[in-house]
Formats: sequence, structure tokens, C-alpha cells
Amino acid sequence: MRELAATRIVVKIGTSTLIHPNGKLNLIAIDQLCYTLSGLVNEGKQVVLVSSGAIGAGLGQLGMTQRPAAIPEQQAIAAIGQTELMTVYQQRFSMYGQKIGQILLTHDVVDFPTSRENVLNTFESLLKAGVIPIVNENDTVAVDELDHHTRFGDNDQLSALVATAIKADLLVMLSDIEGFYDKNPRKFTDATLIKQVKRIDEQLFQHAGGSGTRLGTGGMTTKLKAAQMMLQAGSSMILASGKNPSIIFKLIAGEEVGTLFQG
Ligand SMILES: Nc1ncnc2c1ncn2[C@@H]1O[C@H](COP(=O)(O)OP(=O)(O)O)[C@@H](O)[C@H]1O
Ligand SMILES: N[C@@H](CCC(=O)OP(=O)(O)O)C(=O)O
Repeated sequence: MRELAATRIVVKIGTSTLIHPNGKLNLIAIDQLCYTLSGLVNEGKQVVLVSSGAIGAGLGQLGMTQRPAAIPEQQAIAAIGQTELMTVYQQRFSMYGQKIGQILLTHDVVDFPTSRENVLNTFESLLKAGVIPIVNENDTVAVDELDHHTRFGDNDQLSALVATAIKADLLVMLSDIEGFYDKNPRKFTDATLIKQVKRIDEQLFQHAGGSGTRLGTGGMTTKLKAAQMMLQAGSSMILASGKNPSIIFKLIAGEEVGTLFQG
């Protein structure tokens, strides 16, 4: 068993877990996620959800199968998908009597003292009231620009930014893979799962490959960067499969599933 005393938890869930390869919402995963997070709040934990999936859901709404290359098109699709995503979350969470609030962020929000303070105040107020803030990148404004150093489409690092800013004890990253392997398991059949990582150095990044799916974006590199931020802040991250999001109960109870990043 692992030693994990987490009361403030950020959960990040990726597109490949929320959306089926055919573009439809994975309602089983979403239902289970909502049930699990509501259960944690009922136990007295404070929970923040960082959810990707706006572009994936938007593509599904429009009957499109490919993510277009042009940024303005992606932004429009995200605007469509985000409302669908929040509608489904609202429905499912309300079944468990759980209130939610939407927070759309860009990576640089935390760099500017006033916007940082405003965002942190919002998180604190929501958490104090037992509400689950649901965060996504503000895709309509987040593009790589000179004076606006944001990167389009990386919720892995955004979730670590949020987790460190609100001083969360634990970041749970749910993906379409069981954890961090010594090489990309989609390419190498002999890849083995690494159960615990205490330090992240350049050498470890050599083991991280890109995304394995049509809609996933960051792959393992951005997940390692997120873990690095958590370790630097003295907190922990667990990377595990989001196939059955109720796995979070096991993770928090200290069961050895997925990869634990802890210094
Ligand atoms: N060393 C590794 N261990 C595990 N997965 C890896 C590794 N290197 C690359 N990957 C790929 O990263 C993918 C997860 O990232 P991504 O597709 O961006 O998912 P998400 O939508 O959950 O963010 C895995 O499905 C796998 O294809
Ligand atoms: N903000 C975008 C994608 C962000 C992103 O990082 O996606 P993913 O790699 O699936 O976690 C969206 O909601 O579609």
C-alpha cells in the first residue's frame, strides 16, 4: 500500500478517455467519473476536475472525424463542444446532488498577480462551498502568440499549474494508458509499467513518446512535465487508466495502481 494523505485533489481527464474513437461521448466513463468525484466530496475531500474533450465533443456534434489543422476552426469546434461537455457534466453531477462551476483558463493567468488572485479566490470560494470546479483551457483565446505565452491544447500542464496554484496534495491524471512505461507501450510490446518515480530528469523524458490517438494531444511528454511541476512543489501525481474512473477510490486508498510520482 502507498502512503497518501490527500484532502485537496485535482483530477485531470483526457479526451481519449472521454470520447470514443467513433467521436461519441463515453457516457460510462463520464457517469463513473461524476459518481466518483461526488463520492469524494461527500467524504469531505475538495475536488477540482480538469476536463479535456471540448474539441472531441465538438467534432462529434458536427459529425466530423478529423481535427482540422486551422486554429480558428479548432477554436470554433471547442466552443461548440465545451457547452455539450458541460451540459452532460451538469446532468450527471446533479444526479448525485453535486454542484459544479466552470473555469476556463489560459496558462498565463497564474503569471499575472491580479488575475492569479482572482482565479485563486474563485477556486477557494467554490471549494469551500463543496462545489467541484470544472476547468478547461480557454480554447477560444489560447493560441501561441508572442506576448501571450500560451500553448494551444495542453491540459496536462494546465492541471499541474492549477494543482500547484491551489496547493493540492495530489494530481490524479487519468489517461487511456495504465501508467508510465519504460517505453511507449503502443509501439513496444515488451514495455513495462514503472510503479513509482521519485525524480524526473532528462533521461526519463527519453522514455516518453507522443499521443497514441487521433484526439489526444500531449502524449507522455506533457504528463511528465506536469509530474515534474508537482514534484517541485512537494506534491504528488498519479497517472492511471481512466477506463473506469472509480479507480480513483483505490488510488486514494493507497492501492498500488498506475504510476505514482512522489519525491
Ligand atoms: N512511456 C510511455 N508510457 C505510456 N504511454 C506512452 C509512453 N510514451 C508515449 N505514450 C503514449 O501516450 C498516450 C497518452 O497520452 P494522450 O494520447 O495525450 O492521452 P490523453 O488524451 O489522456 O491526454 C498513450 O496512450 C501512449 O500512446
Ligand atoms: N482544451 C482542449 C484539449 C486539451 C488537451 O490537452 O487534450 P488532452 O490531451 O486530451 O488532455 C479540449 O478540451 O479539447
